[in-house]
Amino acid sequence: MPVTQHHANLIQDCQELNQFLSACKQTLSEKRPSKIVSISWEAKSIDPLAVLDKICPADEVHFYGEKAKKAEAIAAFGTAVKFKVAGTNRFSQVQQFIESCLANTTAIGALDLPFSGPHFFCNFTFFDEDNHSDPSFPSAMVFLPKWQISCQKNRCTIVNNILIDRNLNIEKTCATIWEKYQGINLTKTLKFSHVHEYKFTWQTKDVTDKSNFYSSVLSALELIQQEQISKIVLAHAIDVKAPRPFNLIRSLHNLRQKYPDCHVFSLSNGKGKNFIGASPERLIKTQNQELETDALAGSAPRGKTLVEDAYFAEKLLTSQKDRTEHQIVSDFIFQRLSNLGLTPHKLPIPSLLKLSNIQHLWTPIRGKIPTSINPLEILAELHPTPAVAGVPRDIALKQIRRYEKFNRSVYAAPIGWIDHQGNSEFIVGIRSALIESDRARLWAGAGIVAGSDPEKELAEIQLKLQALLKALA
Ligand SMILES: C=C(O[C@H]1C=CC=C(C(=O)O)[C@@H]1O)C(=O)O
Repeated sequence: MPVTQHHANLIQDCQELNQFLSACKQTLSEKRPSKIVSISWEAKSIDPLAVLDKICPADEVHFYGEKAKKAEAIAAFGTAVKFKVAGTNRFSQVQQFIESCLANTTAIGALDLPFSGPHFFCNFTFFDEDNHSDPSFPSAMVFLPKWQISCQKNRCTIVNNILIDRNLNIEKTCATIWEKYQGINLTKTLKFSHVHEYKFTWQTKDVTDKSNFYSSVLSALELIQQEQISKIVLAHAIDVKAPRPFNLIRSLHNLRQKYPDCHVFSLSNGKGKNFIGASPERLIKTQNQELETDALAGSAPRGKTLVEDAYFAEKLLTSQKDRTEHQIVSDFIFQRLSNLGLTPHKLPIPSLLKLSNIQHLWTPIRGKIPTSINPLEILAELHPTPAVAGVPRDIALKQIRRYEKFNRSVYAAPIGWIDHQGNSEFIVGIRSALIESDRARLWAGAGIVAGSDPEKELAEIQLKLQALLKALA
């Protein structure tokens, strides 16, 4: 970025904002007809979900991400700039867009706070081609929000990003920004605090018949036996109809309370469609050139008692089938990172990641990122991992298209952000639902390897689907 000014108390009223934006407008030229300005302020303790509820209009694009256990949440809405693209080089095109925006951005204010400065929010579909994606979510989309509100352990930050061009009415813009800024600062906490479970059952319907899932698993097992593939992840989807429109904020609140270890997320396309979920799978976190990623595959339910839970855990840790399923993911990630020039490290055996309703085999993988590598290059290399696709990847993807008669759309695809310093966090959009008014489509999948039993795989998927279904409100 050309200019950055760290100054916690910069821009304290509408007049100061006016002076600053007017000065920025004056620097525009024939060669540079527009520029982006990003202002960060420290804020008192605010719940970003309450801001999403009270301040974000329903017809604006938004991103919400929270990990309750880490006391971290971020809400972003409105678009200062955005970009959509499809095709095999979508990750690098998104990266180029972000770089060109940052070259034209001035960031000022409290830039030493967590989540301060401009952040670009990105989402992708599972497949890279347009014809396989849902028209409501493009193959790749990135936006710099007008507003971003975040909290990390009670340290809260408000960021406002403004696109300044010659036609901008500074007076009007400043009045709108200041009104919103004050509104955000005054946001009260949500009225509800407890998990709200609905007693009646929604009308649910399998998108494709369960027999379709069974026959796909049997066919995949034949491919595995013929050594055409070693693993494939097959998903199942259900459609849900509620007697009234779903309540997005309540559903997100339920998810954060029930699954504090998961990454709760919501993405709105601004046209009435919301993609939400609670995913345990982090694809990448990059901070100061350090990479954290996780191999997550192999699942067992949680026990109702400590003894039962320990029994399931032991069974999972010693199951040959689950260990193979997991090893394939961990080897793939390790190999892909090595190809990129990283020197990743991991422990030789997986540990357990225990969530409220399910436990997984888990291998954290860490590594130093060379300065020449951008997080989007790592994403391009990793997505889709065998935790959601299979090995060999090309054959698995072809078979997934053949077996699954529904569109994966944004299910199992990366969703997250990248900031002005190249730090980033992307999760994998699994255990997720696409909600539109009173209808929702839910997806979940399971890894198939030699030794998989179709009934057990479907039971695992039902467990994952139920977890999400119970949180919808
Ligand atoms: C594909 C999903 O889960 C993946 C992540 C963790 C464990 C998995 C498994 O044990 O099958 C899956 O690979 C999903 O939940 O939709």
